[in-house]
Amino acid sequence: MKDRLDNPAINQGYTPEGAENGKDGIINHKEAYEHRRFQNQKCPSDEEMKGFKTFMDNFYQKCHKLSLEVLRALGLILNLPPTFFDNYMARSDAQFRILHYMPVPVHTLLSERHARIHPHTDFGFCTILFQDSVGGLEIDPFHTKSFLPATPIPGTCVINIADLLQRLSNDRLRSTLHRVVAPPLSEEKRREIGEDGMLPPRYSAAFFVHPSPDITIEPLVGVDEEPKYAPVNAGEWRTGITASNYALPVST
Ligand SMILES: O=C(O)CCC(=O)C(=O)O
Ligand SMILES: [Fe+2]
Repeated sequence: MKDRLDNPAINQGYTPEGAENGKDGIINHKEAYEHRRFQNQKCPSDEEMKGFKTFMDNFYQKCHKLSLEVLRALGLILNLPPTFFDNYMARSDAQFRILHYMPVPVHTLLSERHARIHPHTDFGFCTILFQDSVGGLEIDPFHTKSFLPATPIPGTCVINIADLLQRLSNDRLRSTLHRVVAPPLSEEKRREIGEDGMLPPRYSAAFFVHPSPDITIEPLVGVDEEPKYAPVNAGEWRTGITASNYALPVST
C-alpha cells in the first residue's frame, strides 16, 4: 500500500493491524496513521480525503504549543529555568498518531496473548493522549505489574512521561508503563455483548513529543550524583526504537 509507514527514520503513514506487535508476543488489535510536522509525504491528499491534511496540520500545531507548555511545567518540578527546553524543542518533529482499535471478540481480548496495545513505555519526552469514552487504557505507575484504569474524563487528556525524560531527569521523572485492554464492562453490558460477542471499537489520538533529532540527551545530575544513563542522540534513539517496533531495517 502506497501510504504505508515503511521508513523508521520518517515514521509517517498508515500502519495496518498486526504490523506493530509487542516483543512479549502479545498481538495488538489496532490500526494507526502517523502525521508529522515537517514531512507528510504519505498523508492522503485533498482529492483522496478532503480536508484531512488541513485538519491534521491545525490540530498538530495546537498540540505542539501545548507540548511546550507541558515541558515548561515539568521543568518547574525539576527546578529548571523556563527556557530550558527551548533548544531541545527547536526542531522537534513530534509524531501525531490517530488510532482505531477495531471491534474484537470479547474472548480474544480477554486472553493473555492479545491486547489492543501491549504494555509499553513511549520513548520520546512525553505523550499527550486523547481518548474517547470507551475505556481500556491502563497504567502501571510503579512498574509492578499492577495496572490501574486511566478512566476517560470528558474534556481532558492524559500526559504520559516517556523514556527520554526519564533519562534526562536521571530517573526523577519515571516513564509511564501503559497498555490498552478490554474496557471494564458493567454486568448489564457484559450480558448484552454475551460470551461470543464483540467489544465496541475504540478511538484515540497520541501526540508523541520528541526533542530535536540533533540533540544529545544526557542525564542532568547534581553535585556528587552519578548519571544512570549514557548520553544518546535523540534522532538515532527514535529511529532505532521505531525500526525495532515495526520490525523494519534502520536504513530504508
Ligand atoms: O490508545 C491509547 O489510549 C494508547 C495509545 C498508546 O499508548 C500508543 O499509541 O503508544
Ligand atoms: Fe503508548
